Amino acid sequence: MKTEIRQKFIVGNWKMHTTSFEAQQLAKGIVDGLAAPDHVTVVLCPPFPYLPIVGDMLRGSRVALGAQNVYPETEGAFTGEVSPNMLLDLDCKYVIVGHSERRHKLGESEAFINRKVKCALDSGLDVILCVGETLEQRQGGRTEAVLDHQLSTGLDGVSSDMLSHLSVAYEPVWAIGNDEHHATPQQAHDTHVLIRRKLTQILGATWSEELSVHYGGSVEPGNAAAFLGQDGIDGVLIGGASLKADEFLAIVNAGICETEAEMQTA
Ligand SMILES: O=C(CO)COP(=O)(O)O
Repeated sequence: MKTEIRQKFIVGNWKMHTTSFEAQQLAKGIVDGLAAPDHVTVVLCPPFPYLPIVGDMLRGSRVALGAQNVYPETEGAFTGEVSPNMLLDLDCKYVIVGHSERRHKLGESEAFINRKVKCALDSGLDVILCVGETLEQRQGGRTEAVLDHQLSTGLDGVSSDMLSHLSVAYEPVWAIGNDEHHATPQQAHDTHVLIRRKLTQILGATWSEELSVHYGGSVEPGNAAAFLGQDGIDGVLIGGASLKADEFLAIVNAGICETEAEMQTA
């Protein structure tokens, strides 16, 4: 049973997609089409080069800007990297940290992800920490151990006064952009229960209840309500379906409906 109604959180992770023109058009389509955004937090995370263009489109709207990555230093000789201060300078409010594509395709370690979490929070960004197991880990019965490890190392040393700027996203690697393997809403729910239990161990019951935990992995208009309707799922991270304004807006609408339904039963 939830102690309070949390706004649903809908995040578009555009990954390495769009041209500058497409980014602008997509952001415009989303801002123009957003119906009643009060009940949801909507965040767009375009590629780094398009943050200023998309930021311009979002100015004055209720859609927030987010980045897909950050380097854990405020400045210095780190060729090719982007600091938290640079993201704040471009009006980013959120940053995704520990996405599975960075863990598995770019070899980011747990320690490096933990540095990013702490540096981004200390700098004033809101962090979305992604965790999730591979298919091999799930089939080997290691889901809980993997998530435990990712959460305890990812959150190591994060002070409690920063926790209101943190959320966690469960993104099973095997369900991301995958036509073959989809997590069912029940599977997502069951794993969110494990995550919430681990968060309680790490942070204590009060903070664990406060923290939003999202789901990501092949969320689309047809299944968004089923994921968002699960107790314990506070939002969704969307890859492929966030690249089409109408599909993304349909998912935002599912978030609005689910939040309203929760308000009525609260
Ligand atoms: O990785 C994701 C969001 O961060 C999910 O991607 P898809 O929605 O394309 O599966």
